[in-house]
Amino acid sequence: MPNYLEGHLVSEGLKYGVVVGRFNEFITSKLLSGALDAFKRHGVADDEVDVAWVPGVFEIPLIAQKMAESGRYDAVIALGTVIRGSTTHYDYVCNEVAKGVAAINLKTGIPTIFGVVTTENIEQAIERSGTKAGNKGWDAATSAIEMANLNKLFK
Ligand SMILES: Nc1c(NC[C@H](O)[C@H](O)[C@H](O)CO)[nH]c(=O)[nH]c1=O
Ligand SMILES: CC(=O)[C@@H](O)COP(=O)(O)O
Repeated sequence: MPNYLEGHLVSEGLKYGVVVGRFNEFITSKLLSGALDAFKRHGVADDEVDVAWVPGVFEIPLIAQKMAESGRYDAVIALGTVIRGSTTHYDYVCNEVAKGVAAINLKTGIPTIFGVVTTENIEQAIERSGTKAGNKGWDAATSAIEMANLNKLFK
């Protein structure tokens, strides 16, 4: 059997930064609640999580990078919601936040989780923020715990 390097889902002494976009707040607030619930249920103390609100997903990469570079966090989560409108704005916003968040991982070595919901309509966003398709904020938080633990194995 190979030696599996694993990031377990028990959080002990780990700290997390969360950046959440205010645009579509009726959805992003539910994503944040899901993430905070997941943290609590996996042993993360309230004072081990810092939350920063930004205007929208376009602003997430800057603050997420600041968090990752600060040395204060073992993982960072980006939460937001982009719902397609009637122009091409959706494509530009989605592309930039996705590229920006991905780049932080490789630039800083701090796991930075992409928890941005990108949907064609409001119903799809509602489904992914605590109804029939789960809560992407919860998923992002559990990914952050796993990656923070796995990342520690390489330090
Ligand atoms: N349309 C959405 C936006 N747009 C706003 C941008 O993210 C940014 O805040 C603005 O362009 C100022 O720089 N943001 C979202 O989070 N979701 C959207 O659907
Ligand atoms: C995804 C968006 O930015 C969206 O809110 C913009 O809507 P529109 O393309 O109708 O201006």
